[in-house]
Amino acid sequence: MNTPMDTVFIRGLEIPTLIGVAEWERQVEQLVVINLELATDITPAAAGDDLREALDYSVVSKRLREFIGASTFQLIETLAERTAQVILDEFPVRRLRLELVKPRPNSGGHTVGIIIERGAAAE
Ligand SMILES: Nc1nc2c(c(=O)[nH]1)N=C([C@H](O)[C@@H](O)CO)CN2
Repeated sequence: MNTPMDTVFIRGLEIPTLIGVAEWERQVEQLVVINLELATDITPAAAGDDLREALDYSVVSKRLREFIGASTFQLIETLAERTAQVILDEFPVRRLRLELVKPRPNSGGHTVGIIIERGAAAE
């Protein structure tokens, strides 16, 4: 039987970071919001009811805060791509879908963002 492809997700993770092209954006941090779906096999964790066997969303969130919080990219494309690579390199994740939202509170309320999918193709 194929290994199951399950999903651990993180939604609405707000992280302050330096992001943007405009001069003012190089001076002040803005919040970005991360929504992340991580394809993994949850059956070992479920079988033993054991966090050590799980893809720990707290550890992933902490790593996201660390990486994104310290980043200074201009484009949300670059930030999304590099963030996806960190997750795939450091965690047992086969595939991910990353949504990165830049709320832009002074723009009349509309948000902008990017969605990428990276990793092994779905079976
Ligand atoms: N596709 C993108 N378009 C734009 C980006 C971006 O990162 N990706 N960034 C900007 C500016 O930073 C804008 O938010 C403020 O001038 C514009 N378009």
